[in-house]
Amino acid sequence: MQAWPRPALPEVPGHSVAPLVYDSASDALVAAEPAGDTATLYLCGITPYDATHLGHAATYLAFDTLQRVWRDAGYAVRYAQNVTDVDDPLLERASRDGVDWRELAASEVEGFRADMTALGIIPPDAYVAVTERIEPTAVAVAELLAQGVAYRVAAPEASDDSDGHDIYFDATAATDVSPWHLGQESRLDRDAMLAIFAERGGDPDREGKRDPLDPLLWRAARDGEPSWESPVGTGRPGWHIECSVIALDELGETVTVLGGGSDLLFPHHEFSAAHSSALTGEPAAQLYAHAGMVAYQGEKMSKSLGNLVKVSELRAAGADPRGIRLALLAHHYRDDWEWTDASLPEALERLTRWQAAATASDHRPPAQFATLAELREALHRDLDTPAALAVVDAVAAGGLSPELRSGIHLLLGIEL
Ligand SMILES: Nc1ncnc2c1ncn2[C@@H]1O[C@H](COS(=O)(=O)NC(=O)[C@@H](N)CS)[C@@H](O)[C@H]1O
Ligand SMILES: [Zn+2]
Repeated sequence: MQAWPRPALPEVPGHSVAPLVYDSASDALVAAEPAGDTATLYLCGITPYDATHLGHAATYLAFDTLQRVWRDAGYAVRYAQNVTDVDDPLLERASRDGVDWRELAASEVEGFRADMTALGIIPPDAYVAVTERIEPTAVAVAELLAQGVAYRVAAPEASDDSDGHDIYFDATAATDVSPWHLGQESRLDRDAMLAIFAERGGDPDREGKRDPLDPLLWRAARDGEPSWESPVGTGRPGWHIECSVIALDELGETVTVLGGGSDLLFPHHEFSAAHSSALTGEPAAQLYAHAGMVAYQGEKMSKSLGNLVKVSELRAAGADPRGIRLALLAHHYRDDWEWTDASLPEALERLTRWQAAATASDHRPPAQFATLAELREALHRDLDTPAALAVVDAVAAGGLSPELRSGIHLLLGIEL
């Protein structure tokens, strides 16, 4: 699938080192440092049934900052992102609005590309739709069945052209055959898992499952739902296995960072990691990184709630995308925070100050290498962009040298 245009990444004097990033699995800051000279990043992409909102943008921006630091540290980066272009919420929204689910997905992905381009977000090297990888996903499910870490559950309502069974992952059996165990990535206990499993696409009460927490790997065809012929019967993939397969296909075993918003910690990343580990015998990632949730009007911004502030709306209202970016960078990527009507004006005011400092012709400040080092140090410490913005604020009154401006451009994605 087509990604979007790559923003310019300027040369900057000096360099960063691999950043320390909070790892959900070890509950500690870990150096996001690849074994070789290429850092690999798998980021979960959108389920395209509504427009890109600031929550999505904040999460993709968090990992954009990570990539910018990696590049400034001299690493090559290979980045893969999926599009969940077939899934229950998408099918439900399409039928609610009486549109074809493929067209709905295509148009929302188009909007997402435009928003990511406007915000200067570096595109993935591999941008992969689930519907492009049905076959390899079904082959992975067949492998898990053969390994004895997956099992069939009768699905009476499945359509006649299916084999009448859904396929589930056996989390208990998987613990015995791979470096993964339940809770390894999310560090949640069973009660906490059961409490959120259902609200995030799980089906703890499904008849015939060995464990209520076992996740779906393959859904046998239902009348009226899209389905595909496959080695495991006619149907479609479960949610978590699609990200395991795309990450393995595009990035290989044990990616440097597996990332997404904190609402993916469990069940999605827990079980994506489980499936990858069961398939390879290796950990899915060196580090599992999660961005906090952006709220609006008191609730997490979410397509299902409809309390969205859309990037496209702010852009259509004439907001400078650099201002939107600064408004998001003003919050630490791991914090949960609330978008308010003051968020954008405050950021635009900061942009005006920085722009004035950058173009003030009456003085040409010295190269500000010390400030550039402070900027790098702030991002080294778990991508602390609020501290990074404060470093620039502190010197702006005296003007911003071309060297410092190149650092702001590469590391913060703000061209002045
Ligand atoms: N309010 C929010 N604040 C921050 N990040 C969010 C918010 N809502 C969603 N996200 C993040 O945005 C990304 C896309 O979310 S999504 O469109 O619901 N799609 C999915 O979660 C799946 N397609 C992942 S495979 C995910 O990383 C999700 O955690
Ligand atoms: Zn995912």
